[in-house]
Amino acid sequence: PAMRLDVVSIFPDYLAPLELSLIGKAREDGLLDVRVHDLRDFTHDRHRTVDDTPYGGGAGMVMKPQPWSEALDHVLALDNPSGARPHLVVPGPGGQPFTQALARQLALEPWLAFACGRYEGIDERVYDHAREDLGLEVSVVSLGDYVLNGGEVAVLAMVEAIGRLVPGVIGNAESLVEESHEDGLLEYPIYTKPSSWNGREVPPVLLSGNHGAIAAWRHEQRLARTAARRPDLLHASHAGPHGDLEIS
Ligand SMILES: Nc1cc(-c2ccc3ccn(Cc4ccccn4)c3c2)[nH]n1
Repeated sequence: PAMRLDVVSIFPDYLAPLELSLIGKAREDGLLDVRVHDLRDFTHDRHRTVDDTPYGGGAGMVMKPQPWSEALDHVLALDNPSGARPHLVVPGPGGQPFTQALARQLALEPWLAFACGRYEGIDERVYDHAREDLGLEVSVVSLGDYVLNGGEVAVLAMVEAIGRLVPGVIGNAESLVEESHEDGLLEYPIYTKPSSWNGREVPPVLLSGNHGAIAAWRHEQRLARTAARRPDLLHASHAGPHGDLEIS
C-alpha cells in the first residue's frame, strides 16, 4: 500500500515541486500518495482569514485555530473509511531536530500529515486539539537552527528525505548504502571520467582495481572530512585499533 502524505498550507503551489522527478515518479508508481490542501479552503469569511493578532501583544500575527481544525477534520475524513490516524508533523524553529534517524522512523509510518505554518506560527490550542481530541501523535520538527518564513520549505525537504527511504522509490542505481549521515561519517570524495582533467588527476588508488585499498582510502577520507567539517559527529566508535581517531 502507498504511504500517504497530506500537506496543509496557505501556499499549496509551494509544494508543486513534489510532483516533479523522484517524488513525482513515486506517486505515479503508487508508492507515495501525496495530497496538498489549501488552508484557506477551510475559512468562511469573505477575506478567507487565517491569521489574527497575538493575545498578550507582540509583533506579527498568529494562525487562527478554526481553519486548522476544519482542515485536519477534512484530511482525516478523506479516503479513510477505516478511521486510521496520521502522525501529524509540524515544522517549527523550536522543534526536535530533523535527522536521518528521524527520517527513517517516519518512513516506516503508513500516513503522515504535515501542517505548514506561516506568520509567527499556529495557535497552541491546535496542537492540544490534535493530540487530545483527534488522538493524533504530533511532532514539532526543526530543519536546523535558522528561521524560515514558514513550514513549506521544511516540508519539501522532509518529504524528499523521507520519501527516498520508502522501498522502491529510489532505484538500486542511486544506492542508499554508504549514505553520509547513515553511519555518522561524511561521504568520501567522488570522481568520474576523464581521469586527467584541467591538469588534475583522479587519486591513483581509485584506478588500481585494488578494492581493499580503495575501501581503506575511502574510509580514511570520510574520517578526515568528518574531523575537518563535522568534529561533532566523531565519537569513540570511529576510533582506530589504537583507540585514536586515525586521521592523517
Ligand atoms: N527549522 C525551521 C523551521 C522554521 C519554521 C517553520 C514553520 C514556521 C511557521 C512560521 N514560521 C516563521 C517563524 C518566525 C519566527 C518564529 C517562529 N516562526 C516558521 C518557521 N524555521 N526554521
